[in-house]
Amino acid sequence: MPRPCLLLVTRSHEVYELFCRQLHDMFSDAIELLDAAELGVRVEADLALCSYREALREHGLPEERTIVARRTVDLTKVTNLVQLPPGTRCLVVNNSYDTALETVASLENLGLDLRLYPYDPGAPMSDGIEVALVAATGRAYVPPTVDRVVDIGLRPIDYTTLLEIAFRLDIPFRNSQLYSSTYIRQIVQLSLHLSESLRVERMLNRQMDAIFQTVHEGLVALAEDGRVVQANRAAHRILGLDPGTESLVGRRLWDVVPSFPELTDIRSEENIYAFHESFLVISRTDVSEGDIGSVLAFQDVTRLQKLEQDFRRKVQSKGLLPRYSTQHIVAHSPSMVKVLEVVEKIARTDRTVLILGESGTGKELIAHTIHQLSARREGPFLPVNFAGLPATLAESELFGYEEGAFTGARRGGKPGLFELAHNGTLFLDEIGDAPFSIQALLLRVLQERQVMRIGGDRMIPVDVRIVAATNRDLKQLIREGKFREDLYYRLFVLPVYIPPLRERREDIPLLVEHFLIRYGGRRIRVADAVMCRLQHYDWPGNVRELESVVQYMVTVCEASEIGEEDLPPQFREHVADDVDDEDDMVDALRTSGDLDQFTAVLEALSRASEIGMKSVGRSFVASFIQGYPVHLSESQVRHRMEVLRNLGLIRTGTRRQGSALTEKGVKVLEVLRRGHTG
Ligand SMILES: Nc1ncnc2c1ncn2[C@@H]1O[C@H](COP(=O)(O)OP(=O)(O)OP(=O)(O)O)[C@@H](O)[C@H]1O
Repeated sequence: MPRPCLLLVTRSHEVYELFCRQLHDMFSDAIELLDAAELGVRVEADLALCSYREALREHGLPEERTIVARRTVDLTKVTNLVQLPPGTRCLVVNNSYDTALETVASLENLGLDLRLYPYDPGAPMSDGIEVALVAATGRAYVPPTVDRVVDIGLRPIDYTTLLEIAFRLDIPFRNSQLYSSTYIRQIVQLSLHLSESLRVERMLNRQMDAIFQTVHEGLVALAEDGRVVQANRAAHRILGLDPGTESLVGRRLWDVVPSFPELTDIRSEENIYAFHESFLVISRTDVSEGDIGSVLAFQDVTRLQKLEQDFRRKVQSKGLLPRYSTQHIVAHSPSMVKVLEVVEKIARTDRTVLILGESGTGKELIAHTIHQLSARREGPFLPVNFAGLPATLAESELFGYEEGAFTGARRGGKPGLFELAHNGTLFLDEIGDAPFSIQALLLRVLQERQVMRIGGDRMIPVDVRIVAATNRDLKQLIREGKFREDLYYRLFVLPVYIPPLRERREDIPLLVEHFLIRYGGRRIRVADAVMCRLQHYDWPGNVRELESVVQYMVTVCEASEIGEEDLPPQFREHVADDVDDEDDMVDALRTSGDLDQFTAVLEALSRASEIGMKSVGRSFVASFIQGYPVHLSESQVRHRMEVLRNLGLIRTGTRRQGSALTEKGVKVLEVLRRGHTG
């Protein structure tokens, strides 16, 4: 019995081969298959099967004996498609636009969440398309602007077409079972694959959720309309909401928390915003992922501050930062014991303190002790030293600035010391040297307890205790118009006066001991003769000078006991025990020149050592003298200094580092001062 003939009209050999395979699987050899590409369309056949609709018209095929194959998608390739993110814009590429349209229809039948655009080489291209879906054979038609190509395979004949062929050619449907089981196997595999991806996705989701929920930062994902898509537990906690009963999800953030800063005010870099009684550091990231328009991340400033403080404490306990506490203060003399008693009382209040005392007497140490003994001890202690600090720098240090406030302003701006010292203590050292313009700003903060960053437009409330210190005579500075009287009265609330070391010599042996342990360990001791010299020295640089003297001696001493040879240079010149010696010196000076001029030079050197300068050059002396009623040129200064050097009242370093007063010089200066006052 002759077999029925089926003419296959396809556009490519690959499709022809696919059809042959499918028809063979279904009908075995019950049908004779003829290739139109080889034999032409006029060949004798019982039925024609076209892979595309236009074939009817192109080849003038008789409709009653032609079937246009309905085609489906290659299930083995569907897994490639489910991996595309939902909503992906895909170009469905074919060399025929109609076929591309049909492919779109059959892909849409699968119910995938993709946005599909039919395309043939002549068609215009829509923007923003990242993926092309195409059979491996059609790659050449993909426009070059699309980077990613996904193989969707060739489209096989669908089951209903196969049934129609069987019906039209009147042949038994022998392998239908086999065929459908292959089909079912493909489906099962696909669903297995899908459920595996689903399992992985669920696990990833759970992991992401765990991370999202455990971070300490509040995270809120917002839709374009301000509705909350996701919010973690931290966000609820920070905003004071119960995530169980007051969940933000699905509601407009500002409906639930009206006081939350407006979205338009929140920038991408972190910024501080007032929120209820506290402050939040908030940043915003714009995304367009699904229905999320932006993500807000925020933290409570107090938490950040606590972290910072814990860190500081840790660093301090490792000895990386100087750490003061009461036990480090040596106070044996009645005057220092009294100071500490006052300090303890003062620390319990929260009021402004002004510490007065010469340079190096321990003002910063006392300021820190006040902080440590106060209720603010858990908060920061931040020092700022006004000596030599230019006004502009002082202003940006104290008040901070907003991004772009001036050229060179750091990105994201910078908080000032007042903000950083929130809940703690700000130590204003050498307040007498604060530039006049800064004094006005300080006064305002003290009155209003708020600061505004440079270039900023809002006031930031700060809770800071001020401890100020100076070695200058503020009253005198007020008379000279260099210090604001109103600021003086704001600061002069609780004054603490620290006497100079020469007025509390009882503390010297204990301080020496204290610094010996700090710099030399316990093993080294000081010869009695040395201790005697130290106790009789005048300490123009106070405790700081004593500290460096001990450091010096510990460094140069090679024995187990520090001897006189280990004393630093200021002790070297042998001072005659004779008390009249100083008067002789004054006489010697009187015969060598003008006593006022010598006094001015000695004063300059004394002042230099008071402010911690170990030695100074002629130009310093010359400029210092300008404030005196004497006039000396630099060469005259050199002359006077030579005389003083020859008399052993000043000494000059070996490599011309400058000059400093000797012990003898200090004494002679005292005599000269007495002579002048009385
Ligand atoms: N009573 C003391 N006991 C122990 N150490 C002290 C004492 N007084 C001062 N010191 C130490 O002496 C050094 C100088 O002290 P500090 O810096 O507090 O002085 P200051 O008066 O603030 O100086 P300046 O006016 O120059 O800023 C520090 O190392 C400090 O620890």
